Amino acid sequence: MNEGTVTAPAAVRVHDLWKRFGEHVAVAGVDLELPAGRFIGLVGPNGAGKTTTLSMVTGLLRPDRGTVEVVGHDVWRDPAQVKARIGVLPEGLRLFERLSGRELLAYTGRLRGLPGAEVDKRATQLLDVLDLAGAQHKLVVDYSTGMRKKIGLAAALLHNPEVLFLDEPFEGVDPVSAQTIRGVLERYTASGATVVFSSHVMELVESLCDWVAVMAAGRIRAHGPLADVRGDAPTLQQAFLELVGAHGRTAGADLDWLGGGAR
Ligand SMILES: Nc1ncnc2c1ncn2[C@@H]1O[C@H](COP(=O)(O)OP(=O)(O)OP(=O)(O)O)[C@@H](O)[C@H]1O
Repeated sequence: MNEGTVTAPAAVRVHDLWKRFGEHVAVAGVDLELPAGRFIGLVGPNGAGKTTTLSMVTGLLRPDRGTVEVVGHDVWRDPAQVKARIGVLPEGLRLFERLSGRELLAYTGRLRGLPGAEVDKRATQLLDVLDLAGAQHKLVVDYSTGMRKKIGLAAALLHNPEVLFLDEPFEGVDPVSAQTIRGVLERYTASGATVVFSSHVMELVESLCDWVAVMAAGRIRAHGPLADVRGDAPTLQQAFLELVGAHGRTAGADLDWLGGGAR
C-alpha cells in the first residue's frame, strides 16, 4: 500500500488460513480483508468451506495455520477483546431451550456485562422490532425455525457489536421474517457497523450486499465490491458459475430415465 493512501480500516483480516479434517482440506490458504461498515456476503456452493472459515474467524474453531484479526485484535491471541466486539449467529444455532425468549435475552445481556435496566430496554426494543413481543414468554423449544433465527439475531445484537457474523441467516425463514431481519441488518450497517454473512443464495447476496467474497473448494476465487465481482456478467449468479467453473454444465443430462412415466 502507498504511504498516504486513505483506506477504510478493515473489520476482518485473514492471512493464510488453513483447516484440514482428516484427508480433506476444507480451507486451503484463505487471504481476505473485509472492509468495515459494509454488508458483506461470503458466497459459495455447498461444502465450499464458508462455515469452517466463519467458525475460525469467530474463534469457534482453531485453524491449523494462519492468522485472523477482527477490528485490529488477533482472534486466537486476544479472544476476549474480539468476543466483546462481535456478534455471532452460527449455523445450527444451539439455544437454551428451556428459557423463554425474554429470559434468553436477559441471560445473554448479563453475560455480556450489560446493566439489567439496559438489557431490559434493549430486549424490549429488539423483541418488538423482530416481531417477537407476542412470543417473548414462550419457551425457546417451542419456537419455529424463523423465530429461532430472530431470537438468535437479537441475542447477537444485544451488546451492539462492531461486527456481526451470520451463517445462513435466512435459511428456513419465511419471507415476512426475512424482510424483518433484512430491515434490522440494513439499519445496523447504515450506522457504520459491519455484517458478514454466508449464503449460497446468490439473489439474496446480490440484493443485500455491497461487497462479496466468492469461495469454492476452500479458496477465495474473487472478492471486492459487488459490481467488480459481477463484472460484465448480467447477474452475480452468472459471474459465480463462471468463477467456480460450473458454467454450461448440463444439469440432469444423464438422468434419461427420470420423468415421462416410463419405468
Ligand atoms: N467437523 C468436520 N469434520 C469433517 N469434515 C468437515 C467438518 N466440518 C466441515 N467438514 C467438511 O469441510 C468441507 C467444508 O464444509 P463447510 O461446512 O465449511 O462448507 P460450507 O461452504 O459452509 O457448506 P454449506 O453451504 O453446505 O453449509 C465439507 O467438505 C465438509 O464435509
